[in-house]
Amino acid sequence: MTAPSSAPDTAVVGPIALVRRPSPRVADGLTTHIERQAVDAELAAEQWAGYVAAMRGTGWRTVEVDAADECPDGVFVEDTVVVMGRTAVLTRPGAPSRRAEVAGTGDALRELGFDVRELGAGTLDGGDVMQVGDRVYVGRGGRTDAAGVAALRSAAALLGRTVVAVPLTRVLHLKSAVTALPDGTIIGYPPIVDDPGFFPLFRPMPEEGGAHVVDLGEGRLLIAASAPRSADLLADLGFTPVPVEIGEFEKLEGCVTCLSVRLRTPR
Ligand SMILES: NC(=O)NCCC[C@H](N)C(=O)O
Repeated sequence: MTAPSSAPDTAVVGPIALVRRPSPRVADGLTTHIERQAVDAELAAEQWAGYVAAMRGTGWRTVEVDAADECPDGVFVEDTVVVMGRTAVLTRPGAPSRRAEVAGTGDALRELGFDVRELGAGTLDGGDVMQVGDRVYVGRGGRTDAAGVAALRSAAALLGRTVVAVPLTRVLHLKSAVTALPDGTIIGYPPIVDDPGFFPLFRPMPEEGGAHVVDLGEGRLLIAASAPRSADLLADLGFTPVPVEIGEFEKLEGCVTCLSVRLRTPR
């Protein structure tokens, strides 16, 4: 694990986020649901630095997982783990080319004192997992299979959490379609949500990039700069949007959630 970006990391007690810098091969990242477009690796590195700066600017300490230069999609660190309290379940990504990304995440989390476990069966991407209180929604789609859902369900049950499987056919990951506001409202872009009826409170957003926010605390929401109308809508609801430019990652079906893993205070 690379040295933390600020204070010494003796214990995980505050807002800390794992990040992983983009590989020089980021332009070779996977695309599944969208047409491949040229990705500028240098611009991607700049945008990643801007993303990290936005997190740090709102009080988060970022800890870098060791770089995985041989993995084009390594920057999408969210997909390698599901963190529930002090327990970190390492995933088995649905795309075989991404499996080498997982070990480094495990090393970083062990060093931070987490109880690191293996998924044990099936495939699952962290981007398919949306936690809202004790409910853990899991997208059952292209990357996460039934055995992966079942394995996460067993791990979550030990921690008093319930897994709800959600069908996903129109987009890469569940959190490409929907994310949660701090008040538990689920926001999403309707053309890519299979069935909004799965969520107790659903608010449609006007742009695809507006379906994704990262809760930074104190009402602040990290959101892609590609979704200005959604940012306005969130501001109108009393939240504070924090826009970041992530266009090079959007070309690879990435969004704001997938570039970090927030580590919460143990519950
Ligand atoms: N959680 C996420 O939304 N991850 C984005 C992963 C994008 C990457 N190009 C992939 O296809 O795996």
